[in-house]
Amino acid sequence: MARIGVIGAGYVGLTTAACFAELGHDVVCADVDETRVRALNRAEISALEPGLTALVQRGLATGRLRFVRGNREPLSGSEFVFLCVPTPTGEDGAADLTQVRSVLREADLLPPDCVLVLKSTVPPGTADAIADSVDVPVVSNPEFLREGHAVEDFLRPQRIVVGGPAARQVSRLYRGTEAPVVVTSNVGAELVKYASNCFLAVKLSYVNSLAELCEQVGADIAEVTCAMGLDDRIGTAFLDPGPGWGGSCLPKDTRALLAAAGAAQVDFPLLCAAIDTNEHQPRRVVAKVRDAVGSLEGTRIALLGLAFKAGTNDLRDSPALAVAGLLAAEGADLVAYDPSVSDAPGVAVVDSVREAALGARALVVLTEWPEFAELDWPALVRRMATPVIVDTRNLVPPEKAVEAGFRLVATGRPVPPGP
Ligand SMILES: NC(=O)C1=CN([C@@H]2O[C@H](COP(=O)(O)OP(=O)(O)OC[C@H]3O[C@@H](n4cnc5c(N)ncnc54)[C@H](O)[C@@H]3O)[C@@H](O)[C@H]2O)C=CC1
Ligand SMILES: O=C(O)[C@H]1O[C@H](OP(=O)(O)OP(=O)(O)OC[C@H]2O[C@@H](n3ccc(=O)[nH]c3=O)[C@H](O)[C@@H]2O)[C@H](O)[C@@H](O)[C@@H]1O
Repeated sequence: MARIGVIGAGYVGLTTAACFAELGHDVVCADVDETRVRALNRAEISALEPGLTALVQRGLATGRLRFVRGNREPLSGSEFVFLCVPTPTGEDGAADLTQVRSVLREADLLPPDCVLVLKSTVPPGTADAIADSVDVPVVSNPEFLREGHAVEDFLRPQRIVVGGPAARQVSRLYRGTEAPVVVTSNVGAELVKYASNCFLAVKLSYVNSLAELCEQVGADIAEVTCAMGLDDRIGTAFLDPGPGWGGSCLPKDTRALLAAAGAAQVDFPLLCAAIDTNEHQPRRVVAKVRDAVGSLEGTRIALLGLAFKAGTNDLRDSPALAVAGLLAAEGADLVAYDPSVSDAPGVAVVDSVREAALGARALVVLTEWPEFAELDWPALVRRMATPVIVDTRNLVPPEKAVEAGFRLVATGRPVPPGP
């Protein structure tokens, strides 16, 4: 078993630390945010991640997991130091490495015999460039976990990708996860991460454009994607249309790869198109709401879902907030309900769909929470000013909603005639 230091206790760092402790390693996790560290030492976790609290509780109880503020002293005994700090979008879309650099500036931070592992998503070439400036081996080991499935994805990943000179040593830390290990160069590992996220983004933009086409030609996107997905080469995953792809990574990673390609004098129009298509989606949703209710000025609209996807309380780059912003700009009076969110910028958040529906001229389904598929449709019709649903996720069962008296505007299905 190894002594592991983790820098950054966010989605990735906290999951990495708790899961490595679960695999039997001795882990110390450091963060600059004192409040967060105090909460973590009480096993209080703000992210909605199934299984994570239990792992943190077990790690703290066994003494295999500790949270500390600051990076220096506590990491001194670590054989492996995992860097899990944010790499947000910077100027011109490129990844902003300020927080990575700020950690590395503490030059005496790294124990002399450790291996430095980059888990943050960083542009191709970053690990090798860092290796030129530190005295320890540098390994790229990108993370592929999905929010809402972080523990499951870390402990049962579909692949572990490790690059660089100490790749084998790092891959041995994952013993117990039984995932295939792919050893690459550092630059290769860095590219696998961006290539994977960007491929998913391209697939989703493709589906969202296809949905728009279905609406115009009278086809049903579900029939089309269902049949497409039966082809193994295409697969069934990531074929659900929506209000655009969001979250803390797909939007920033598409921009970062585009910037990295540009810096390498490589044209990547496909990625540009995927991003443009995505930026168009919230406007498309707003146009549908406007068409369904007439003017938005002073009109009460109820948003169902604020998180960027179901299963998380994360609002970072949420398409729902983009839609809310555009509706608000046209004067709509917004109210929202999300089972995992109690507060959001520019929107009054209430505690139930019933409350949100009261006096609203439309319900707009933005996040695919399963409960939105099983509402009391007749009761909602009675509470609303006009019975309209704009369903960006195709969750609402059409027969039940229409039978209750709703006009349902779904996604990728022929738009029903106006009132
Ligand atoms: N969120 C996700 O699902 C995934 C994120 N990633 C990548 O992992 C990296 C981290 O992302 P998240 O965990 O989402 O970020 P986050 O924002 O949830 O957490 C980052 C943590 O790092 C801490 N931090 C910042 N500077 C620090 C420093 N100098 N020393 C110690 N702690 C510091 C912050 O206080 C915060 O707690 C990013 O590069 C991201 O692209 C990769 C795969 C999945
Ligand atoms: O680098 C990262 O941070 C992570 O980014 C994504 O994970 P995540 O951000 O949790 O979200 P996804 O589940 O990929 O969903 C992204 C967006 O696509 C949307 N989506 C997804 C699937 C689909 O069929 N339709 C659809 O609209 C979601 O609603 C969401 O807005 C990747 O799936 C992870 O593998 C990766 O590790």
